[in-house]
Amino acid sequence: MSDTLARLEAVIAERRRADPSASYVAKLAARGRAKIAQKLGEEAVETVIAAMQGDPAGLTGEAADLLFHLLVLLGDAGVPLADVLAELDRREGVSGLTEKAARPKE
Ligand SMILES: N=c1c2ncn([C@@H]3O[C@H](COP(=O)(O)OP(=O)(O)OP(=O)(O)O)[C@@H](O)[C@H]3O)c2ncn1[C@@H]1O[C@H](COP(=O)(O)O)[C@@H](O)[C@H]1O
Repeated sequence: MSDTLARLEAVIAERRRADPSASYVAKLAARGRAKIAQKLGEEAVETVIAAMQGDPAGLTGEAADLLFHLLVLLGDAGVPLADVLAELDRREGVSGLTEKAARPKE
Protein backbone atom coordinates (compact mmCIF):
# COMPACT_ATOMS: atom_id res chain seq x y z
CA MET A 1 0.00 0.00 0.00
CA SER A 2 2.70 2.49 0.96
CA ASP A 3 4.52 1.41 -2.25
CA THR A 4 1.76 3.16 -4.16
CA LEU A 5 2.13 6.29 -2.04
CA ALA A 6 5.93 6.18 -2.33
CA ARG A 7 5.67 5.94 -6.13
CA LEU A 8 3.19 8.81 -6.19
CA GLU A 9 5.50 10.89 -3.96
CA ALA A 10 8.34 10.36 -6.47
CA VAL A 11 6.09 11.27 -9.43
CA ILE A 12 4.95 14.43 -7.65
CA ALA A 13 8.57 15.45 -6.88
CA GLU A 14 9.42 15.05 -10.57
CA ARG A 15 6.27 16.74 -11.91
CA ARG A 16 6.77 19.80 -9.68
CA ARG A 17 9.53 20.76 -12.14
CA ALA A 18 7.35 20.24 -15.24
CA ASP A 19 5.67 22.88 -17.41
CA PRO A 20 2.61 24.14 -15.48
CA SER A 21 0.62 24.17 -18.71
CA ALA A 22 1.17 20.40 -19.03
CA SER A 23 1.08 19.28 -15.41
CA TYR A 24 -1.51 19.68 -12.65
CA VAL A 25 1.20 19.15 -10.01
CA ALA A 26 3.42 21.85 -11.52
CA LYS A 27 0.46 24.23 -11.90
CA LEU A 28 -0.53 23.74 -8.25
CA ALA A 29 3.08 24.09 -7.05
CA ALA A 30 3.41 27.35 -8.98
CA ARG A 31 0.33 28.72 -7.16
CA GLY A 32 2.08 28.24 -3.81
CA ARG A 33 1.65 26.47 -0.51
CA ALA A 34 -1.47 28.38 0.57
CA LYS A 35 -3.28 27.21 -2.58
CA ILE A 36 -2.08 23.63 -2.09
CA ALA A 37 -3.29 23.74 1.52
CA GLN A 38 -6.63 25.17 0.39
CA LYS A 39 -7.05 22.33 -2.11
CA LEU A 40 -6.24 19.78 0.61
CA GLY A 41 -8.91 21.36 2.83
CA GLU A 42 -11.47 21.24 0.01
CA GLU A 43 -10.70 17.58 -0.66
CA ALA A 44 -11.07 16.85 3.07
CA VAL A 45 -14.52 18.45 3.10
CA GLU A 46 -15.53 16.53 -0.05
CA THR A 47 -14.33 13.31 1.61
CA VAL A 48 -16.43 14.02 4.70
CA ILE A 49 -19.50 14.77 2.54
CA ALA A 50 -19.12 11.51 0.58
CA ALA A 51 -18.78 9.56 3.84
CA MET A 52 -21.85 11.20 5.35
CA GLN A 53 -23.85 10.55 2.18
CA GLY A 54 -23.09 6.83 2.49
CA ASP A 55 -21.44 6.82 -0.94
CA PRO A 56 -18.60 4.23 -0.90
CA ALA A 57 -17.56 4.83 -4.54
CA GLY A 58 -17.60 8.59 -4.03
CA LEU A 59 -15.69 8.20 -0.78
CA THR A 60 -13.05 6.11 -2.53
CA GLY A 61 -12.50 8.80 -5.16
CA GLU A 62 -12.47 11.66 -2.67
CA ALA A 63 -10.09 9.77 -0.36
CA ALA A 64 -7.73 9.29 -3.33
CA ASP A 65 -7.92 13.03 -4.09
CA LEU A 66 -7.24 13.74 -0.40
CA LEU A 67 -4.16 11.49 -0.22
CA PHE A 68 -2.83 12.90 -3.51
CA HIS A 69 -3.16 16.50 -2.34
CA LEU A 70 -1.65 15.60 1.06
CA LEU A 71 1.42 14.26 -0.79
CA VAL A 72 1.59 17.45 -2.87
CA LEU A 73 1.54 19.53 0.34
CA LEU A 74 4.13 17.35 2.09
CA GLY A 75 6.38 17.62 -0.98
CA ASP A 76 6.02 21.39 -1.05
CA ALA A 77 6.90 21.56 2.66
CA GLY A 78 9.89 19.21 2.25
CA VAL A 79 8.45 16.58 4.59
CA PRO A 80 9.20 13.06 3.31
CA LEU A 81 6.37 10.50 3.31
CA ALA A 82 8.84 8.19 5.09
CA ASP A 83 8.81 10.55 8.08
CA VAL A 84 5.02 10.39 8.29
CA LEU A 85 5.04 6.60 7.99
CA ALA A 86 7.77 6.38 10.65
CA GLU A 87 5.59 8.47 12.97
CA LEU A 88 2.68 6.08 12.39
CA ASP A 89 5.04 3.14 13.05
CA ARG A 90 6.13 4.80 16.29
CA ARG A 91 2.49 5.06 17.38
CA GLU A 92 1.70 1.45 16.46
CA GLY A 93 0.20 -0.45 19.36
CA VAL A 94 -0.23 2.66 21.51
CA SER A 95 -3.94 3.19 22.18
CA GLY A 96 -5.09 6.70 21.33
CA LEU A 97 -6.87 6.78 24.68
CA THR A 98 -3.66 5.79 26.56
CA GLU A 99 -1.61 8.39 24.66
CA LYS A 100 -4.17 11.09 25.42
CA ALA A 101 -4.31 10.20 29.12
CA ALA A 102 -0.47 10.45 29.31
CA ARG A 103 -0.35 14.00 27.90
CA PRO A 104 0.88 16.67 30.34
CA LYS A 105 -2.02 18.53 31.94
CA GLU A 106 -2.43 22.05 30.51
N1 LIG B 1 -3.23 11.23 -8.56
C1 LIG B 1 -3.33 12.30 -9.19
C2 LIG B 1 -4.50 13.12 -9.05
N2 LIG B 1 -5.61 12.98 -8.30
C3 LIG B 1 -6.36 14.08 -8.55
N3 LIG B 1 -5.75 14.89 -9.44
C4 LIG B 1 -6.23 16.15 -10.01
O1 LIG B 1 -6.60 17.01 -8.96
C5 LIG B 1 -7.51 17.97 -9.48
C6 LIG B 1 -8.57 18.16 -8.43
O2 LIG B 1 -9.79 18.46 -9.00
P1 LIG B 1 -10.52 19.82 -8.76
O3 LIG B 1 -11.73 19.84 -9.63
O4 LIG B 1 -10.72 20.02 -7.30
O5 LIG B 1 -9.36 20.83 -9.24
P2 LIG B 1 -9.33 22.06 -10.18
O6 LIG B 1 -10.61 22.25 -10.88
O7 LIG B 1 -8.12 21.95 -11.01
O8 LIG B 1 -9.09 23.16 -9.04
P3 LIG B 1 -9.23 24.71 -9.05
O9 LIG B 1 -8.29 25.23 -10.09
O10 LIG B 1 -10.68 25.00 -9.31
O11 LIG B 1 -8.80 25.08 -7.65
C7 LIG B 1 -8.02 17.45 -10.84
O12 LIG B 1 -7.38 18.19 -11.87
C8 LIG B 1 -7.52 16.01 -10.84
O13 LIG B 1 -7.23 15.50 -12.12
C9 LIG B 1 -4.59 14.32 -9.77
N4 LIG B 1 -3.59 14.73 -10.61
C10 LIG B 1 -2.49 13.95 -10.73
N5 LIG B 1 -2.33 12.75 -10.05
C11 LIG B 1 -1.08 11.97 -10.19
O14 LIG B 1 -0.03 12.87 -10.45
C12 LIG B 1 0.65 12.49 -11.65
C13 LIG B 1 1.21 13.72 -12.33
O15 LIG B 1 0.12 14.53 -12.78
P4 LIG B 1 0.46 15.82 -13.69
O16 LIG B 1 1.28 16.72 -12.83
O17 LIG B 1 -0.88 16.43 -14.05
O18 LIG B 1 1.20 15.31 -14.87
C14 LIG B 1 -0.40 11.73 -12.45
O19 LIG B 1 0.21 10.84 -13.36
C15 LIG B 1 -1.12 10.97 -11.34
O20 LIG B 1 -0.36 9.83 -10.96
